[in-house]
Amino acid sequence: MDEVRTEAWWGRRAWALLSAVRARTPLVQCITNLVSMDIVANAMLAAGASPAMIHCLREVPDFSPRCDAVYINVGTLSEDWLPSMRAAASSGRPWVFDPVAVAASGFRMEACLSLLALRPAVVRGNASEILALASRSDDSFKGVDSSHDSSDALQAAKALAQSSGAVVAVSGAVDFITDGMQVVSASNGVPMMQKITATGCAVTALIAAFVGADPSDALVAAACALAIFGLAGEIGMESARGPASLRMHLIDALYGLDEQTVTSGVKISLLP
Ligand SMILES: Nc1ncnc2c1ncn2[C@@H]1O[C@H](COP(=O)(O)OP(=O)(O)OP(=O)(O)O)[C@@H](O)[C@H]1O
Ligand SMILES: Cc1ncsc1CCO
Ligand SMILES: [Mg+2]
Repeated sequence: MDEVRTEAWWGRRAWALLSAVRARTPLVQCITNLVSMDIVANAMLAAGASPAMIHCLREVPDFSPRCDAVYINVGTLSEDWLPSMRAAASSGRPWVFDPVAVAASGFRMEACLSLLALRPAVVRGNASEILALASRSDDSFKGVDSSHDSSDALQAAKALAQSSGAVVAVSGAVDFITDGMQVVSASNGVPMMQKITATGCAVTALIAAFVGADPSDALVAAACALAIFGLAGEIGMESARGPASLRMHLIDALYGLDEQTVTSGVKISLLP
């Protein structure tokens, strides 16, 4: 019998997945941009995962297969790193993709499309990134931050999920997560999170940690990771005075989340 995915069901799933990360300490290879490395590693540690920022091509054949998941982010893409990204994505481990600023250049678009063909479990981007990747068009680029609302990219996300086979997540005031058929919304978070660089990169890494701890359902893992990260932002905001202190308090809140806070705090629902 199909289970009914009530808000309470999502709350229990979110807590179960965070608990699985804490219990299993998934090892996640992170080939991520230079801006994001610190917040990505610290957010993952606070959540209970084990991040490793290893991107040398010569190390990929030994290291990637030992990981529970791989996280690839093209934010500060260079020609040198692309072969490592491709090799790590081909290692047979579940992997999660953040196509930062995909429309910045033709080179970046081609790189992202070639990575997409290597079957990520999840792609997470902001609305402008998902719109550009779905349309394969790099002519509307305005920067690494989104110039669209997440709802603007919902149809593009569904189309991208269907064409790529990945779960696609669009972040924003409301996060949408889709496998091309079902759409789930996660409505946690605070607007100030956009004023901290690489919070998007950090939440994509958290999705990789959740997939690494339990690869059985990438849609559920992505929705729960996004909601939990947003919830940590809400709690962090209670003590923050601006972006710099929110960054610190968000990481502390992620570390301190307990069962009652998660089960009653995550706002996830399956859209009709
Ligand atoms: N207006 C908002 N209200 C609440 N939460 C938000 C809002 N905008 C973004 N967020 C949250 O902030 C996090 C980062 O999402 P965002 O869409 O800003 O990513 P991004 O543009 O890829 O960021 P970056 O490139 O800096 O890593 C997500 O967890 C998202 O849910
Ligand atoms: C600011 C910036 N530039 C390239 S990557 C990055 C971090 C946010 O994605
Ligand atoms: Mg981003």
